[in-house]
Amino acid sequence: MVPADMFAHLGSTIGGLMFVWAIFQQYFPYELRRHIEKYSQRLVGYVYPYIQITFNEFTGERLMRSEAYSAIENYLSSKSSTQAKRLKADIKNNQSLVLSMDDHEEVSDEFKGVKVWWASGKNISKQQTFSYTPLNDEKRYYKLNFHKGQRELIIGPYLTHVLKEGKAIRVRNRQRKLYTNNGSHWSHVVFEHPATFKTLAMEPEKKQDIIDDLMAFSKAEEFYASIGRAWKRGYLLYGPPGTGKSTMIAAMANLLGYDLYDLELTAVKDNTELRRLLIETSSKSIIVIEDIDCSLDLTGQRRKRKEKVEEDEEKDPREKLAKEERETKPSQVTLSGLLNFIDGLWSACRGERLIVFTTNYVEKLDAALIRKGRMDKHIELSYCNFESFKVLARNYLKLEAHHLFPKVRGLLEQTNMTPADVAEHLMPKSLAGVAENCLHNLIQALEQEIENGKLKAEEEGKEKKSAAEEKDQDTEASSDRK
Ligand SMILES: Nc1ncnc2c1ncn2[C@@H]1O[C@H](COP(=O)(O)OP(=O)(O)OP(=O)(O)O)[C@@H](O)[C@H]1O
Ligand SMILES: [Mg+2]
Repeated sequence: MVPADMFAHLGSTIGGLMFVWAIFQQYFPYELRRHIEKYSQRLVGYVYPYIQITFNEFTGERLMRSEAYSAIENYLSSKSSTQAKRLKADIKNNQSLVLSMDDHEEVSDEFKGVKVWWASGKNISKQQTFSYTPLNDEKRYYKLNFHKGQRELIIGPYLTHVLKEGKAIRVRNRQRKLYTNNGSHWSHVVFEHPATFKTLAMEPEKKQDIIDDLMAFSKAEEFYASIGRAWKRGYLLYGPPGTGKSTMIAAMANLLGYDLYDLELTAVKDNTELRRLLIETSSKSIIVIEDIDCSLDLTGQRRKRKEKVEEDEEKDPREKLAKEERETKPSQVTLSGLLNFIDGLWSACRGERLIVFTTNYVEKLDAALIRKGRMDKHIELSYCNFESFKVLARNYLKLEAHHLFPKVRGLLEQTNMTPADVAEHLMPKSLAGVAENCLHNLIQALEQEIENGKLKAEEEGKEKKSAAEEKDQDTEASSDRK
């Protein structure tokens, strides 16, 4: 049969079946139809070895969107894009194109060697009410088919796997937020920092160790529950300004798909307010307290300022009003308040959370704050070495190797330059001869740094020498006087 004839034949068969179905629907009373459907389904059930489970999009009396349906939709999205012939496309969170299978499509899946089939479909409500949103009458569903011999495996482990994976995909695709506290309230913007561990300049082994630690943490819900510990982990990032502490926090959030809470302690009135803020944070989040050494000095500074105001007040009574105003303003968050919270209430909040502290001066921090259990992992971010430079050269100049690299290596070993400064010099300033020029700029800057270092050392040496000479003269003079 030639194709045209074949289609004509197929068309007439489908047309015939539809005609029979229409007659059936029109002339058989509803009750009779229902009975015929019911018994035919039973009959099929005896001989048909497959089980079917339906997941409706809307459930309950108030027709809420079913969580299982959305999880399945996410789970099937990657399979749909490779298997289904008709797909639906949507842009979610203003960023990525999400594909899902169109109605009445089918895709297969495999779990522990067992094959299952998912089909999508929709029921159209019979009530023909007038509405501006006709799609509301459509009720979508997914149907899962599998062999009845695999009932236990599919209903148990497979469906658990589908729901868990589907939820994880949703978390990965969701639009993440950056929260900042304005006094006792969080406000947020969309978090879209481009930093990743790939672009972070750091020794590769150290970087891998941190990535492994984070991934292990994010998957360790059962482990934490089994040892009776809250699913929390504390990180302390320390190092000079411009070494990538904030960049690393953004990379952490991007790696795990967590929200970020940037907690400004100096804007928090007291421990009660701190507690409230921390309780309000959501699961799957990183709580960041930057420059913890400065934030916690606050109480001390405040006291000093108050004492000063009291002195001034004796001189000028008009200061009284200003003093009262100031007293009510500053933060009274204490180290012990923060510690209590990390150990206590916050640990009782469900879900995984990371808390990250940063400081430029690790030696200034109270030992109680940084002990293991509170700050589980201490990470030093330091001056740029050759390994870090190579990452920056790859990021900024798309260079893997260059004849100037050995020179840069030698210079980096002689001086301390932060990755932020190195990156600044690698920033292309024009399009011509980009890489070579940038490397020359960097080499020049490094040589200048080394020169400055030498001059400084010489000056310090001279100062020390003259101080020592003065001291000698003083001792000679005093011994003369004796
Ligand atoms: N290790 C690094 N890898 C990649 N880029 C870096 C690194 N360190 C610094 N940079 C670049 O320098 C800029 C400043 O870095 P960042 O803000 O992370 O430093 P910081 O350690 O948080 O400094 P501070 O202590 O002043 O807060 C970043 O925007 C980034 O582009
Ligand atoms: Mg920073």
